[in-house]
Amino acid sequence: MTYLTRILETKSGEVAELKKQEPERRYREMRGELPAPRDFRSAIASRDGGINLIAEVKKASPSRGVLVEDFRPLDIAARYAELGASAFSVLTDRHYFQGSPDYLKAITQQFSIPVLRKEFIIDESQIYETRLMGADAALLIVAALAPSQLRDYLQLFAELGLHALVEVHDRRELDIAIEQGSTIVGVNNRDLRDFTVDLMTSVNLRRDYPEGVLAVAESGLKRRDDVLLMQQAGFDAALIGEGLLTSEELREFAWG
Ligand SMILES: O=C(O)c1ccccc1NCC(=O)[C@H](O)[C@H](O)COP(=O)(O)O
Repeated sequence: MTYLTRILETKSGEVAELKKQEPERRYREMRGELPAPRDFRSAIASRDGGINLIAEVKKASPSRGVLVEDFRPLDIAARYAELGASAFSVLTDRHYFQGSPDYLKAITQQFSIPVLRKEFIIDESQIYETRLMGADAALLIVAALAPSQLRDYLQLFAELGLHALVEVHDRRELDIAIEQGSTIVGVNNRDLRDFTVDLMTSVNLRRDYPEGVLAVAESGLKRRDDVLLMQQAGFDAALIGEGLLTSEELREFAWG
């Protein structure tokens, strides 16, 4: 069983609980009162060949364990805003990443920078929940969804005014993402079977992106040269968690 399969099994149980709270009905009752989502796509699109930062607020991960003992998400987000982050990514999964929807809500309320919900979405109810939470965008993982499900979810995202970062690991998944209508595609450099990281996964797949699809390099970027490699390969944005906590070089990078 891959780690992703394990995570998705846990999510099935969480979704059963979530459905009891009827997020779709709550969304329909509250939609007039919800603030308009901020434009995640425009925020991360490269201008003049620069590369934008999607800064991930991450307490722990399956591959690295606890990254920050004294975790203060608003302080971390403030530091990332100072660095010039174009968007935040906030983990809301409690079980594997020690994240929380409360962290996301607090960050959306405090900052004007668009926020991506980093979650393992396998059901429509989570998309309504994402909108109710105040996120501007969320992750969809091709390996976690049937192609028709991906298409339906992208349509629901658009109806709710949300953007989707669609994550792929190889050429087959990139083709599915494009065929189903994705307009922002991220390549995860981390192999979710054994957690090894290979930055060439992003570099090699970038050549196969069609015109007009935004490209995000995800995971394992730890050094200035890693980011420059992604910039030279033509990525619009780099999504970075651990590296921002550990690398001075990345904190001094001229983003955007
Ligand atoms: O980070 C992990 O260990 C992990 C394990 C299993 C599934 C997903 C995982 N990470 C989710 C992410 O997308 C990363 O947090 C994100 O790309 C940032 O990665 P990094 O810069 O290496 O912290």
